[in-house]
Amino acid sequence: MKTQSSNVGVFVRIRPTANFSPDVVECLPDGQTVNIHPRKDSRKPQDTRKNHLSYWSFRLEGVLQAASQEQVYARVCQRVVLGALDGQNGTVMCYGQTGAGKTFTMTGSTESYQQRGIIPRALQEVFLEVEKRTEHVFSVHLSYLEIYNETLVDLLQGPPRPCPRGMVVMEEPGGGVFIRGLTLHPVHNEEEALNLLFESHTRTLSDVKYVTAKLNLVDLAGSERLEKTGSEGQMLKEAMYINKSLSFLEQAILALADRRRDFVPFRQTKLTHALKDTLGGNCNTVLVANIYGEAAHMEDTLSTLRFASRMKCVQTYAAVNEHNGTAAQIKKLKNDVHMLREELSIYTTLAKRPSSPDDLLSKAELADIQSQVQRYLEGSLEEISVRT
Ligand SMILES: Nc1ncnc2c1ncn2[C@@H]1O[C@H](COP(=O)(O)OP(=O)(O)OP(=O)(O)O)[C@@H](O)[C@H]1O
Repeated sequence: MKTQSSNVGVFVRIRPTANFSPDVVECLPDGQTVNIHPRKDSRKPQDTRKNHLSYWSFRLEGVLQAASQEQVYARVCQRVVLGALDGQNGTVMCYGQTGAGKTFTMTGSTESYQQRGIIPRALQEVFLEVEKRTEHVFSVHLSYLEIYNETLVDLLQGPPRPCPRGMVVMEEPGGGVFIRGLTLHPVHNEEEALNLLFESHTRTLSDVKYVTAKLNLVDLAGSERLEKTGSEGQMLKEAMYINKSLSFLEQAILALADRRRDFVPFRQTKLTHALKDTLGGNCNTVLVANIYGEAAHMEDTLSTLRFASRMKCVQTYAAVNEHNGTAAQIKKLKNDVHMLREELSIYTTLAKRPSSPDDLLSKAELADIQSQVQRYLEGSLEEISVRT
C-alpha cells in the first residue's frame, strides 16, 4: 500500500467584524503568519525587561483573512475531497471559540449561494467528479453523527429508532475506526446529499481492485473556557462535556505531536475515539482554527492558535484504501483450481497411473482430496498432500 506521510494542514480564519484590532492581531504579508500582541494596559507598568516576549507568533499553512467561502474551500478542502475520490480518507475540522465562524466555514450561510460553506461545496465537487470520472463506478454514502454529552446520535435515523445494540465506536484491524449502528444512506446527487456529512466509496469495474474512503467534515463545539461560559443546569452539563472532550482532544494531540510518546489516549471520549484515524492515522487532515480578530477575544484567540500550532506537529499517513474486488477473488480461486488440477495431473503422470483420479482413488481418498482442496482454497490449509 502506498503511504504518504504529511503533517496536518492548519489554517487560521479570522471572522470579519467591525472591531478588528490590527494592533492586537497582526497578519504578516507572507499570508502564513499571525502575531498576537498583548493589549497595552495603561494601568499596568510597562515591562522593560530585556528579551521579554512581547508578542506571540504563529506560522501556519495559511492565514485566511477576508477570504471568500470559495477561496476557503479551494485552499482548505479541495485536495482532501479529491484525495477521498482516489481512495484516501480525509478530514476537515473546524476549531475555535463560540461565534468565531466554525459553522459558517463548515456549513455556510443560507442567505446566498456564494455564502455556502465547505460541506455543500464538497458535495458538489464529489458529484461533479463522479460525472467526470466515467471509467469508475462510484457509490456515495452519507451519515450524519452528533456527539452530544458523550452520547452518539444518528441524525439521519428519523423518529427514535435506536440501533438495537446502540451505537459504538469500533476499531478495525489496521487502526481504522467506524461507528457500529450509524446508518449509511446511499446518495445519488448533490441535492440528496446537501447539508449532511458523507462517506464515499469508489468501485472500479474495469480493474479488479476497488478503493474506499471516508471523508469527515467536522464542526466542533465552541472551545471557550468553562468559567467564561457562566452556564447553569443543563447548559452547564453540556459545557462540561464539551470541555471534557475538547481537553481530551488536546491531550491526544499533545501525545501525537510528541514523538517520544508511544501511547495516545484516544478512548477517553467518543470524540477522540471516533476521530482516531483522523488524528495521526490513515487520513489527509486539515484544521481550520476560527478566531475573532478583536482585542476583547485575545485570550481565546491565543488558546485557539496554541491548539492550532500543536495540531501542526501531528503527522498523518494517508494511504489509498485498495481492496481486491469480488471479481478478483473469483479469478484468484479459478486460478488456484486450475493450478491444483495441473499439480494433480503431474502427480498421476509421475506415478504412471491412469489419468482419471476416479480410476485410481478410493471414495474415501477422493473425498479426502476434495476436502483438502476446499480447505486450501479457503486458506486454512497450506499444502495439499497426495499419496503417489
Ligand atoms: N467569515 C465570515 N463572514 C461572514 N460572516 C461570518 C463569518 N464567520 C462567521 N460569520 C457569522 O458570525 C456568526 C457566528 O458564526 P458561527 O455560527 O459560524 O460561529 P461558530 O463558531 O460555529 O459558533 P458555535 O460554537 O456557537 O457553533 C454567524 O452569524 C455567521 O454568519
